[in-house]
Amino acid sequence: MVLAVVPPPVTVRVPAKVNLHLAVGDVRPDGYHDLVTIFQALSLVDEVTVAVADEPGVEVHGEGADQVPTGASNLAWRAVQLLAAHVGKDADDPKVRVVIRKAIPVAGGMAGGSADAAATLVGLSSLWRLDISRDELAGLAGKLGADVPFALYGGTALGTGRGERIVPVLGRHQFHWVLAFDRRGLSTPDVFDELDRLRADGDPPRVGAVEAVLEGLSSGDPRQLALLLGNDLQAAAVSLRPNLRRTLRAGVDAGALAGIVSGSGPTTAFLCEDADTAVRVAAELAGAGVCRTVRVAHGPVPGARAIATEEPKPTPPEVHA
Ligand SMILES: C[C@](O)(CO)[C@H](O)COP(=O)(O)OP(=O)(O)OC[C@H]1O[C@@H](n2ccc(N)nc2=O)[C@H](O)[C@@H]1O
Ligand SMILES: Nc1ncnc2c1ncn2[C@@H]1O[C@H](COP(=O)(O)OP(=O)(O)OP(=O)(O)O)[C@@H](O)[C@H]1O
Repeated sequence: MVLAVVPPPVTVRVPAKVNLHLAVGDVRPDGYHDLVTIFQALSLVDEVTVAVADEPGVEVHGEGADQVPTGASNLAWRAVQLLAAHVGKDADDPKVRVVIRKAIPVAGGMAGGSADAAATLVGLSSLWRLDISRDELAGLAGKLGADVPFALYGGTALGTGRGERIVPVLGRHQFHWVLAFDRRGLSTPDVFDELDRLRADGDPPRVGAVEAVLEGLSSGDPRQLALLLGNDLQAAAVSLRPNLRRTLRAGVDAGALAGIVSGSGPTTAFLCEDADTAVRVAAELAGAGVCRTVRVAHGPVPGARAIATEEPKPTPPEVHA
């Protein structure tokens, strides 16, 4: 007689990101743009639970869940299939259920789908007891999307290439943010296309040198860092969503040190002097009627990591002759 033990579900918490600096190069033959970016992982997290199941699939709950596909195009499901194929499991029938609880806005420029994919890779590595390093997972993550590797590492990091080549930036300082979610999402490729169009027609602003931002970070002084935040995609996001100009102004009027569009937008992120100021800015921004929802967050926080496991539940014994 053999007792078949079903491994317990694994829940992984994974952060959103903001780009403190995002320099976008020219479009490449593969349609991507070379980037130099500094990511920071924020305390706005999705939770992803992976479990062995006879009925495989994806379930999505929470913030914007109705806009997230639950079929094969869900980035978390693509992560299941990619990892299954990589370790020699049946990618078409991986016998896994993925439950996503979203807090990161969908199509918000905060890498929510990428975060879920990274969390799925980490969760499955544990569920399937794989002997796989974070660097090997990062190689797989980069195939799923430019933002996926960073969500594995978290913290603050320099990203180059398509954004998928990650080098950690060390630092002890916490920064305090207010995030304003817009009423609808923006498509990332549309925002990159809009930047190409603006550049073909004129000369939209470009961010300065990344070294200055690294120095601002290491100073730990939010007032210094605030002067250095920059995002080449901001002009494109504002061009597609002109109301963001008003949101950016409202955050600074409410007492933030600076505001930027997060990644490809339309979420705007406001750096504040300290935690108390962030709460005050959030309250005032929420009352200004310039966005759908406001959140307070701090960063950096760690990347995707398992938070809970239950005791294994033995299934009814299988009897072998
Ligand atoms: C805007 C950022 O969030 C900044 O961190 C990322 O560059 C976007 O990362 P992502 O959503 O993971 O991007 P992917 O899913 O890999 O790519 C979606 C689309 O965005 C555009 N894209 C993305 C990354 C990049 N370096 N250049 C691009 O032009 C391409 O049109 C691509 O087809
Ligand atoms: N798990 C997922 N969570 C959210 N969106 C997903 C997911 N899987 C697929 N998608 C699709 O991807 C699109 C982009 O979603 P996502 O939330 O990742 O955007 P984003 O935060 O702007 O991405 P990024 O900042 O990486 O450019 C959504 O419109 C949705 O259709």
